[in-house]
Amino acid sequence: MQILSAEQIREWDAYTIAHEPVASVDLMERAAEACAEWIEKKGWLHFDYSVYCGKGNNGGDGLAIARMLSQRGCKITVHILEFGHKGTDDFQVNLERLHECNVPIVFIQDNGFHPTPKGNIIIDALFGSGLNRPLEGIVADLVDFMNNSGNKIVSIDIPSGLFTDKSSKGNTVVKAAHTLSFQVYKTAFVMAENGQYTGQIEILDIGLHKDYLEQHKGAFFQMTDETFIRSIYKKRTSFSHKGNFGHALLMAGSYGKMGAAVMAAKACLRSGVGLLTVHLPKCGVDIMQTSTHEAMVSIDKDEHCIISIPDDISKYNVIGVGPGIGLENETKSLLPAILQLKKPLVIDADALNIIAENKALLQQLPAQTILTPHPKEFDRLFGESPNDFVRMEKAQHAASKHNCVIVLKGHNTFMAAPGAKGFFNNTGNPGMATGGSGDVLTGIITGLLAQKYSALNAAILGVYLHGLSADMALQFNSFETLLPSDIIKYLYRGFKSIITEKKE
Ligand SMILES: NC(=O)C1=CN([C@@H]2O[C@H](COP(=O)(O)OP(=O)(O)OC[C@H]3O[C@@H](n4cnc5c(N)ncnc54)[C@H](O)[C@@H]3O)[C@@H](O)[C@H]2O)[C@@H](O)CC1
Ligand SMILES: Nc1ncnc2c1ncn2[C@@H]1O[C@H](COP(=O)(O)OP(=O)(O)O)[C@@H](O)[C@H]1O
Ligand SMILES: [K+]
Repeated sequence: MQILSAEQIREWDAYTIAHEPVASVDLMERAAEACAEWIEKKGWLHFDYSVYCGKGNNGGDGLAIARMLSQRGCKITVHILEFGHKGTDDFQVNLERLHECNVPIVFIQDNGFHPTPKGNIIIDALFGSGLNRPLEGIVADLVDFMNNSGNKIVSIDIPSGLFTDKSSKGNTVVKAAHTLSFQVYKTAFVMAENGQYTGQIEILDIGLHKDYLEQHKGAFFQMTDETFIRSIYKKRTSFSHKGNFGHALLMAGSYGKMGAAVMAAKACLRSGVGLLTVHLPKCGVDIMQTSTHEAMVSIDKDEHCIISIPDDISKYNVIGVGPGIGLENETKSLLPAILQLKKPLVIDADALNIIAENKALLQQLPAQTILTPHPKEFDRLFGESPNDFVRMEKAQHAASKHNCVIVLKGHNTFMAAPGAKGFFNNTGNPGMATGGSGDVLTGIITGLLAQKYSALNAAILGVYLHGLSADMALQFNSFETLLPSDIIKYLYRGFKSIITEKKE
């Protein structure tokens, strides 16, 4: 699924109006009908509704939804923000239509807001993608009033006060339980800082013209959904042998952090790598050999941390470095040498922190290196960002500048690569917020890279499978009990769901 900006959505609406063709007010009718149907399917027709409308097209949606719910037998009160100016054409048409339904309308002109009866559902149709400045004055007071009412709020298209394409940090924004949005995701929905506002997001199909997306391919962020993932997954043939799937080298672990190496190794093996060697300090050998029988080990000369590169590096086709390596000076000194090997590379955790301390190393990354920072590691590498939008733009910029793939981890992990607009992931859950989940991801991506996925596809597929397997593990876990090892255990379910032919 694509993720569009407010401007792109406006263009797409206009394209549909011109090319379907369909009248703008009929498109609004479709949008409202989709919302009313969603409410009906939810079994919510026995509730009463307070519908809050601005006078733009978002408000127009609200009026049409009010009419449709009233026709379905719901008791409705409509509240319209009234500052004396006329509404948009489609708003005015819907106001006239609503008058015919005898729905009571309250005009809001000051702070004397009517209390919302307990149990009413609030429909928030104050502002949509046309928001052009933060809410203030009476409007901000109204939104505070709605948020504090204790009523469930359903926002239409986007919670009012939330900007589609830039940060709304510190602004007054509706806190919705559900957001009913049209056709595609909006950029605001994938930013962690907005998670508190959108609630559960439902994307409703309003039949916008498919040709628009075709004609502007490459201009949109992409949500890596199942269809997209299936298109990049490489099926194995019956005659495959281990030589087809690469020999990965993982450089991981230090005294007290050997678990990171074990988890990365197991995840790498469970992702289909042909052969795996783990380069470890001496203290980790027994741990690895007894816990992970399929992995070979290469033993560093140091007892506690890795300070050297294994012999005969030519046999490895990829390297994953970072999980649990620590920040000892000798390990730090090793990193430039690893970069100089010019192998396909995945860099995570302390290896990222070492680069952050010596940013000149960024210039030495082999082409198409994959970096997997969480936001703090990212900020150490590329400087602090005031909000998630700026951090994402920095990731795009850094990926182009250093010719690398950046996996900026989070709830909707963002992947940036040169020449691509960017990809957001939509699998995963808060059960993954336990130390070690990142090590598992490094193992998975390293395993896929060894199997000759391109760097970008290894990142996209790895992040998707990582989250999906964690989602599958929830069948027998709560968020609290889910462990990174469970992600590895359920990787087979993740893979199977991609491989299994979909029943239509
Ligand atoms: N044909 C279409 O274009 C469709 C549009 N739809 C709806 O239309 C919405 C966009 O409508 P509009 O472009 O009319 O925009 P909005 O309804 O979001 O509101 C824009 C109006 O609010 C004012 N405004 C913006 N920020 C303000 C602020 N902080 N305080 C006070 N006033 C402010 C603007 O000056 C403008 O008058 C979408 O979100 C969606 O709900 C849907 O009906 C689907 C079809
Ligand atoms: N709420 C969440 N939703 C989806 N994915 C999550 C969530 N919390 C954590 N994750 C994922 O778990 C991983 C955590 O990685 P990281 O922060 O490096 O942890 P660690 O270094 O402790 O292993 C990332 O891939 C991240 O995307
Ligand atoms: K809204």
